[in-house]
Amino acid sequence: MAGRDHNRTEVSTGGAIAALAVFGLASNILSLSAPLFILVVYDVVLPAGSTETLAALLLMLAFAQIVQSLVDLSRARILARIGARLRQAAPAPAVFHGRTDSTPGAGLLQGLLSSPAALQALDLPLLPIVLCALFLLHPLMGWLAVSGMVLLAAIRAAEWRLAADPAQRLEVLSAQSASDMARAATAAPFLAATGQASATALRWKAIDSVLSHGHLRLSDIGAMSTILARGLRGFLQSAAVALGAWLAIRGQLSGGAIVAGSLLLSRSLGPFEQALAIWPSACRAWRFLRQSAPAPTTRRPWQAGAGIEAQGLTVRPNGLCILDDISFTVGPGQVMLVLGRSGSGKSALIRAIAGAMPLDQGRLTLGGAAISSSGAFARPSLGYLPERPVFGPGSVAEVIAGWGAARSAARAAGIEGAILSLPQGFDTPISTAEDILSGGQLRLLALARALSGNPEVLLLDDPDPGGDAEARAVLFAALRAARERGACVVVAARQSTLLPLCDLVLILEGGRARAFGPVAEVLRDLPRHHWQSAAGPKAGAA
Ligand SMILES: Nc1ncnc2c1ncn2[C@@H]1O[C@H](COP(=O)(O)OP(=O)(O)OP(=O)(O)O)[C@@H](O)[C@H]1O
Repeated sequence: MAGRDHNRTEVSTGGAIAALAVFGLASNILSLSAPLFILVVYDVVLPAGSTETLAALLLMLAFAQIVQSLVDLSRARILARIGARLRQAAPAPAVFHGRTDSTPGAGLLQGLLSSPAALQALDLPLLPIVLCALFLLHPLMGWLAVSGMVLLAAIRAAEWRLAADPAQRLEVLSAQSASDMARAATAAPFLAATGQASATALRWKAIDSVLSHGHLRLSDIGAMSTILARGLRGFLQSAAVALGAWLAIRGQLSGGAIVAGSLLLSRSLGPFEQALAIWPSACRAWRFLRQSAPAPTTRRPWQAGAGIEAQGLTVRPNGLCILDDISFTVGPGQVMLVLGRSGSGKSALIRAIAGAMPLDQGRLTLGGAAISSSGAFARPSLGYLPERPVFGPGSVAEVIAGWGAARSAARAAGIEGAILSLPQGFDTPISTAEDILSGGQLRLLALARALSGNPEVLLLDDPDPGGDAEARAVLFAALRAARERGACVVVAARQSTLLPLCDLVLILEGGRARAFGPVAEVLRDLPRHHWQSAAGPKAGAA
């Protein structure tokens, strides 16, 4: 079905491009009516002194201009619709490690194709014909147009060179300012209370002042190039008339050809100049079109009997080794507890399995499917409770429902009642829910998201930080249920409270595996003081 829609979009876009080409040809032929009119008035009407011919010619010109306006309007509408269609066909934004792509590119593409400059630049393919006409009038006319184009291109090239660095710095700063504003908006109620409000305002003001200087510099560069180009165009137009007059004095050109030459020159420079103006945006849009690939949406089939297999997992963000050569296997229906002190690498390991942290070395397979080292996201269904709950945009129901229904997951995590008491229940925007729900309730919300759709892999990072008896009972029930339905579960914790529910234990120390195996074996082989110290002072409380 999606494939048929895609084909229909391609066919209709193809038809629209063909219509654009036909209308473009018609518009350019019709645009020759004005120079032709002047040529005939000077060379035929004036010598013959015929007012009837003049009136008939004027009527024909008016008709041609009306038709051309209608044709141009159709071209603008078709072009804008191609832009909208391309934007709709673009994949949803792919978000990887703080970078958001695709929507800005899709918006840029639509904005570009809807601009009057793009419409004028569309005539660029007909430039050789206009140039030929100028060379036919007189070779010097042709060369004047060519040298004008070279000078216009040189002005724009100088602008791009001068603006490249400031524009890049401005882009980085704008993104930083936007992210600061978003962070400040989230933390707004606490900024004054923690004494950060004035520091935040000062920081914003400092960035904004640099932004303002950057914009000023860019606008100076842009204005200089635009005014230079406009001046050059005006001069070239007059130069064409002067050249025509000089040629007419020497008897090499007629009076009408002088004006026709000047008009043809402006027709050749117009599309060229507009094409130069939109060139940087067109390059960015082209890069976007080449890069955008549909995000994987399908759930990978789980190979029966397979679990999680990790061999030599190594993670070195910025060259610093935080996970070193970790290997383990978790079968279906098994729960592995990752135990270690603060900073030993538990969260890093959970993130690496979840695909939220790229592997630098090692092999990881989930349900028989290898996860690529780039942290690629095509994989079996996976429930992940991060150490700090982070939610994407949407309503409570939308952020919970990952692979399955929101309501049953909320019930399994024991948070259904709290959600129903929110102003709009499951339809409450998550930003409102975050202001209302307690820290513990938000963790349960994140647990509900992890449990949604009964995932084949369940990764829980520090699911029991507070030791609240009710929350712990919910967690124990969820773990038992996951185990019974054959899920592979990995739980990271600083304490051994969950040990009685676990089949395997992996003890981490400074990013390395201190011990791994069935719980009973590890506890027997490892001297008690070792796993106690690895798990922190409360280890052994179970
Ligand atoms: N992206 C990163 N870049 C550099 N270092 C990192 C990165 N992520 C984690 N680390 C470092 O790796 C080490 C392990 O971090 P991790 O969050 O996995 O610890 P943890 O065992 O989960 O600790 P805790 O129990 O306190 O949550 C820490 O020293 C941390 O600073």
